[in-house]
Amino acid sequence: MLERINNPDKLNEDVELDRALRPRTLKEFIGQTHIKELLDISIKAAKLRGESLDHILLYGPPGLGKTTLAGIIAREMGVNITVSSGPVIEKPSDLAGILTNLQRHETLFIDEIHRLSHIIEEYIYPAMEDFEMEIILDSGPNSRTLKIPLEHFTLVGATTRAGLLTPPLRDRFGIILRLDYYDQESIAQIIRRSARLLNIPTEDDGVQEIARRSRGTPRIANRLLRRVRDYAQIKGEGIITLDIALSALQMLQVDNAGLDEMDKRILTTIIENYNGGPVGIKTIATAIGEDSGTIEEIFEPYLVQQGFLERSPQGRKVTFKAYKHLGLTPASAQTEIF
Ligand SMILES: Nc1ncnc2c1ncn2[C@@H]1O[C@H](COP(=O)(O)OP(=O)(O)OP(=O)(O)O)[C@@H](O)[C@H]1O
Repeated sequence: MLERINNPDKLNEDVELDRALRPRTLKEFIGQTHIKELLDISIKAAKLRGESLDHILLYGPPGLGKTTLAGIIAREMGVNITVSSGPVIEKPSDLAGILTNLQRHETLFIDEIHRLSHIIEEYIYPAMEDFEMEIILDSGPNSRTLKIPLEHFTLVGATTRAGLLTPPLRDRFGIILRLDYYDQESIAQIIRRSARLLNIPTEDDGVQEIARRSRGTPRIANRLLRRVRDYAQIKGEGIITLDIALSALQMLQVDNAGLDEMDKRILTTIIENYNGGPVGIKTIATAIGEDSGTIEEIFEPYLVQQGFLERSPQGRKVTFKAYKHLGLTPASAQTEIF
């Protein structure tokens, strides 16, 4: 199956690109001003006191820079980073192996932290709170608990689904930061920076056109930039002009609001089958043959943020803006007219 061009999840083609284009310092990190300011102060204060930084939870839709920020935090603190992820840490011994190898003040990055099992969570609480790991030796009446002291470390957890984190785990993070979609100007800046690093000549209105259709997501912006560059080299002079960007993006089926065929299918299904909603997410998922979790995590946040979809306890409802964007008229408006 063809991979969606504006899927914010990491695709195979992104691995090298992500690494090459990743900003390394807070200063280089574009946008998210509030988060940068907060991190800057917390990092400086921790360094001044000679302490480890508080544990940090980063949450928000995929592709907005959580992994990048974790790397920046470690670099700004002047420490190493160990990278792992929720589903990879299966057994307490996996966790013990990671924790006992951490050096003083080191950053431990756990991606998809909402996927840690409950057993592992129980082991992580004392590690986060008291910097020790409790291991149970033997079972039955002879069982004893052995406390292994750990170096003071900083856990940076990342998740796209903060709501799935258990309250005790969430409460153990001193700093909780929500990454939001970037505004168009920040995305344009990210595209200009990437174009400079990749030696791609661009004109500003070409950059703006890519930015407009990048769903406020740096990973998508970088991917579109690369595809539009291919197009510019084959169909043009190698320069990303407005015309080249427009034709390339049309070919890639990304419309002028950044919506692709799947987004439109979600909206038109609600309109055509359910009279615009409200309709439950599971019903929509069944109707279009997509996983409901994927719709909730990948498609819906952007459609809601852009005002094409509304969420209510009754379900999802398409907005007037969505009808207008799709060139359709709501049934209620038709009744009024006739
Ligand atoms: N603020 C930013 N400025 C410049 N580039 C950025 C910024 N944020 C992210 N990027 C770029 O976007 C790409 C995706 O970022 P990253 O891998 O950190 O996202 P993520 O939120 O961790 O995504 P996921 O959770 O899906 O792994 C990286 O290549 C990075 O270069």
